[in-house]
Parts: sequence; C-alpha cells; structure tokens
Amino acid sequence: MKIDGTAFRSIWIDETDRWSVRIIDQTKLPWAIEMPRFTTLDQVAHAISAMLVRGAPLIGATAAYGVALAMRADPSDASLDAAIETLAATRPTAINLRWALARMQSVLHDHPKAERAEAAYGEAAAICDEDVATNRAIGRHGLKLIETRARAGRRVNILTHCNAGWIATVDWGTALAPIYMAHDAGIDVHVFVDETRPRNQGASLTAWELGKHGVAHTVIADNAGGHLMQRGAVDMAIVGTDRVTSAGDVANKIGTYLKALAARDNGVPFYVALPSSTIDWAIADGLSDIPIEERAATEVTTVTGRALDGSIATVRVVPKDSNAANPAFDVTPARLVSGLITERGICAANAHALAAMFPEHAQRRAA
Ligand SMILES: CSC[C@H]1O[C@H](OP(=O)(O)O)[C@H](O)[C@@H]1O
Repeated sequence: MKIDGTAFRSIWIDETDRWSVRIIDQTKLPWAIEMPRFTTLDQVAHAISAMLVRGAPLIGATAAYGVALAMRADPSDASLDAAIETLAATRPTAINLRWALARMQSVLHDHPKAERAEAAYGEAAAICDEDVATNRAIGRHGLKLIETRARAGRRVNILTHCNAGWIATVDWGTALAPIYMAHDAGIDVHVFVDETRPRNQGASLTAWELGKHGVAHTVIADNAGGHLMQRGAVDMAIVGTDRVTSAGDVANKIGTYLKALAARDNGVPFYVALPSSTIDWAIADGLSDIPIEERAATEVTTVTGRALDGSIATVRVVPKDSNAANPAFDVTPARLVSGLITERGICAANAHALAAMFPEHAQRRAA
C-alpha cells in the first residue's frame, strides 16, 4: 500500500543492508512513522511480543526473518531450535506464527548448516511474497460481496473490528483488502471503525490506513456497533482473525464475538477474512482449544495518545487500586459467521466447506 504516494510493505529488507529487516513500528502510529531495523533474533522477538509488529500474517512473516537472522549469527541445530522456541513464545493465539516457524523448521532442519542463513532468508522472503498474493486474492473474492450490495448510487457501509489491514499483513490486509479494492473500483464504500480497546488498533491503525488510502470511515466506540446495526446503518461486517479451527470457530481481537452476536440479532452478514495459514487444522473446538493471550493490565488501565500540546502521553484511566483483566482475543462460534473469505474463495464456516475448499488438509487429517 502507499503512504503519501510511496509504496510500502509492512516488512522489507533495507536497500543498503540485506541483513537488516525493516518494519513500521505500529506502536508509534498514527502519531509518527518510525521504521526501525532489526539485525538480531532478540530484536525481532521483542518486536512481536511488544506489538511493534502485529497481525497474524505479519507476525508469521516477521518471525520467519527472525529465524533467518538467528541462522546468520549461528546456523547450528541448537541455534535453530532456540530461535524457534524463542519466537514461538512471543504470542500464543495467532496460528500463523506457528505455521511460519514450522515451515522454516522443515526447510532448514536437514539443510547444510553453511547454507542455512541464505535458505532461511529466501524462505522468509517467499512467505512475504506469498502473503501479498494471498491477500490480493482475498480482496478479489471479498470484493464480490461488496459489489452485490453496491446498488446504483447507494453507499455500502461496512463495520470492521481491530486492524486487519495492510499493516497487519505484508500487504493488502485481509478484512480491509476487499474494501481497498472496492474503493479503487469506484464503489462508494464507508467503514465504521471500532476503536478496539484496549490497544485501539481500530482508532489508531485502521483509521490511519483508511485515511491514507482515501477510504471514507467513521471511528466509533466499541459499544456503538450493535446500536448502529439495530438502526440499519451497517450493511455487513468484515473482520480478520488470528486462528480459525477446522470446524470454522474464529479467534479474533476481543470484542469480535459481541459484534457477531449483534450482527446475528440484526440480520447483518458477518464475514471473516483469512489466509489458509490462519486455519488450525489440528483443532475443531475454538472455545476449548484456542489459547487466548492475556496481556498486561496496563493496556486497560492506561491510554496513550497525543496530548493537546502535541506530545505523546500515556495517562491512567482507571483508579490505581482497581484490578484490570486484559484477554486479548475471544472466540466467535462458527454458527455466527456468515462466511469465510479465503484466497481460494468464500466458504461456509464449517468443517465440510473448509475440507472442500482445502482438500489437501482434510486428507492429511484423515490419514
Ligand atoms: C490480519 S490478522 C489481524 C488480526 O490480528 C489482530 O490481533 P493483534 O492486533 O493482537 O495482533 C486482530 O485480532 C486482527 O483481527
């Protein structure tokens, strides 16, 4: 995507040093655009756990480069195992992290040590390029859903939660990819952007992305979505996901389940956009089998933003003696999902439809 006319991916290799991995520091957006460079495994691991980079596909792609940097420093088996373990421990919910690490492990495990760094570097680059193509395909399939609602001269109002845009992936995004394509096709599309407390990925990241691309949008409090759906203001919802089970249960940012309930109660189609690398074929029951990340209470008790004097400030919004809980994700049962928008097309959120869309995985599970 472009930032003020310049094309960007959310992760890239520095043009002056092929062993410097560059990212956009998402903890600084929308107030500043900072693009730190990483040259070590530990820098990458911190960037994922502290959410300088975030979003399931981007977490996986970044971890892949973390393995490559580790192999450059020490291509031994012990180093490879330690890198995989360190990166796997950064965040528990997004399955793309494990998917990418398993892919790196399978490529490198039997690879000659002297060539491991280059092989890892190449595989990480391939993961990034594939993610861009995958998300572009998700956009094309999701665009059809928007086109069917874009009756002549009528604005299409879409609600999204958290950030599943291009900065949550290598490029294009998942939930936002169809929206970008609809906008670029001249469809009058407007997005209700859930602020998405506590880290405000919607207010700070989705609003920033959409604004940079010129997409009409309105930031709303997380609690306003149901009200808008009740009054017919929302034509459909499209969200991203961090893990979908083989039966179609969806883990996504906290608050997604509540939006899915409101959507079902008001007859609003509720779609989830995802690359197949987000499907966890090993589990079926999301509520019992998807680990939900519990993040620091300070993310709930404080808010960071730009003060009126222009400085960046973090303020408490909860009395210091009050406890706070911070589950970062919830699970939306498949029965509340209208459809899954994947790189191969749109399918129902159930085991049969997913097996038909991705038979190679169903056969592997059956074996
Ligand atoms: C395209 S995956 C986006 C997905 O990831 C976000 O979680 P986080 O910001 O904690 O990495 C959120 O669940 C988004 O829907």
